[in-house]
Amino acid sequence: ASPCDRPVPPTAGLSHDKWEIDPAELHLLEELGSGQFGVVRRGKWRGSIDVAVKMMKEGTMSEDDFIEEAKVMTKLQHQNLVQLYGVCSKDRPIYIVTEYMRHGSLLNYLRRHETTLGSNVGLLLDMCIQVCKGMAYLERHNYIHRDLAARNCLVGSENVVKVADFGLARYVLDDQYTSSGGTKFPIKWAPPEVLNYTRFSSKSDVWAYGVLMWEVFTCGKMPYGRLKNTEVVERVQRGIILEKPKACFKEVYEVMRKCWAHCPEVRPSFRVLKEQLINVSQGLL
Ligand SMILES: CNC(=O)Nc1cc(-c2cccc(-n3cnc4cc(C(C)(C)C)ccc4c3=O)c2C)cn(C)c1=O
Repeated sequence: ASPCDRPVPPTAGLSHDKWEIDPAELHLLEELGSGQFGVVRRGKWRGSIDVAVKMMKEGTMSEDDFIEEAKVMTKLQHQNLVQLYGVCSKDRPIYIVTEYMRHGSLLNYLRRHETTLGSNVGLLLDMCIQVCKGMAYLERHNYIHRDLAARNCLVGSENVVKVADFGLARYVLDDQYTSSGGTKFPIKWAPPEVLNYTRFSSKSDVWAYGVLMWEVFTCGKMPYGRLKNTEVVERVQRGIILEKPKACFKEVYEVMRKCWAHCPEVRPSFRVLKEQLINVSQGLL
């Protein structure tokens, strides 16, 4: 039979394993810090592309499940998401290779530039809108972050802000992080349905986004100050929410408050949030 009427094998195109990166094409440079999975270093890929390389510490991640998911994650591409370029999974430790962001975490950036940023409400709102665009893209793809916070966003040149490590929480093996009673569980970014039933959704990401907005407009303060996790859980379940930051217009605070509706269905989607924030931004500036 002629090739045109022979069906294309379903594996066509996958044979290149394009999410698999050849470690020989990576040149590792300085250490950037360490996260949930161990050390992260800056690197060069194919001689010229700036990358960040997470070197998976043994026992920190359910690796096979992650490698399967990496194929999906490499397809999530948006200007406000830190791009996953691929993985080196032929040897251990596994490497996770992503786009490099030169100014590091949004949380540290806010704290380091408090004096200049504190008075620039337009820039603070723009940062929030960029995160919202990245999250609206994930929402459209039914992808839940599970640990959205300023510490998990990164800053690049010209105040570009991108959401990082989306979905990775599912592969953490440390139950101090994964169980809501654990010391590392992000209680202060969690809505009632996550605190009570660990029921994650794009609407629980919206709650966390409201807390991220509060972090941005306070230039990186710790939500609920030094309150213990148990005290925060008690307040959140009683419907007590974070106060309006000084630097924050009441129109912006109104948007934050909607993210903290007790009932997930009442919270706006990221698609709606994006429209509302853009309207506020055009109205205020
Ligand atoms: C100066 N520039 C830079 O430092 N740039 C960069 C720093 C990091 C970096 C460095 C050290 C640790 C971490 N880190 C932090 N928190 C994490 C949290 C998780 C979850 C699962 C708990 C959400 C997973 C991985 C990490 C993680 O790798 C990151 C993102 C990553 N990227 C892409 C950069 O461009």
